[in-house]
Amino acid sequence: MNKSENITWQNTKISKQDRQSYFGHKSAVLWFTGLSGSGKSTIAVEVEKQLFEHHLNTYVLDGDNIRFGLNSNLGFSAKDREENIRRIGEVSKLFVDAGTLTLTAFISPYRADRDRVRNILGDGEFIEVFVDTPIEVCEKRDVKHLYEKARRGEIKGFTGIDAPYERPQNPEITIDTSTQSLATSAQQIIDYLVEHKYIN
Ligand SMILES: Nc1ncnc2c1ncn2[C@@H]1O[C@H](COP(=O)(O)OS(=O)(=O)O)[C@@H](OP(=O)(O)O)[C@H]1O
Ligand SMILES: Nc1ncnc2c1ncn2[C@@H]1O[C@H](COP(=O)(O)OP(=O)(O)O)[C@@H](O)[C@H]1O
Repeated sequence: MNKSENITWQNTKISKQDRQSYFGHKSAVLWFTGLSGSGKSTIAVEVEKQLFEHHLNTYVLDGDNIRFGLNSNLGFSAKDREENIRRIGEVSKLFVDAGTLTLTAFISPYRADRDRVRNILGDGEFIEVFVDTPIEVCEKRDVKHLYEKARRGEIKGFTGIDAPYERPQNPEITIDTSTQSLATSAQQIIDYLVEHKYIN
């Protein structure tokens, strides 16, 4: 529900195209989605590092980190996850407007929530990266011991255990970290960006 009234859009003198020309590359969101422990953050952070080393304007928005601040008032109900993704979608849009190659690492388990973000961005500005690592592998890694807690019933509504994960139907990029190395995954994303002329 939109509660804002009596507001007028303020135009600025610098356009997104001006900023992209200044930085020398296009801006877009690489939207990583997948189970906890699938490798979203690890790959996003690696790609950001490589882009930064090539002097590109880039930034990672990470689920855990954002929940410490901007979204600290949200939990993990379907409604709160929807609001989490809505806000990050809007933040991503601002980053894209600012000319940044933005990487987001959120489970974002609901297809409708992800598609809503796709729809508020322009053509080619939303690149869905499905980190399709089997749950057995994610659970075996259990970096944060959250699967263990979920199995013991200490966390309710844990994605993949007792909360749903809706697989993307047409992701731009699919990665399975149980069969490919971090270096290969990062290269796959860089190759995509070059091939589709986001970067040179
Ligand atoms: N119930 C439940 N389900 C899933 N994940 C949980 C839950 N409770 C806490 N965590 C931790 O929160 C991280 C996921 O936050 P996200 O903002 O990415 O989730 S969502 O997109 O809103 O679904 C997730 O981080 P990642 O492991 O990096 O995905 C977990 O560390
Ligand atoms: N090929 C791989 N690619 C990415 N991560 C891997 C790979 N193999 C093992 N891992 C490990 O899996 C874990 C993934 O955790 P993380 O990136 O935090 O996942 P997510 O952000 O999806 O929750 C990390 O501890 C990482 O070191």
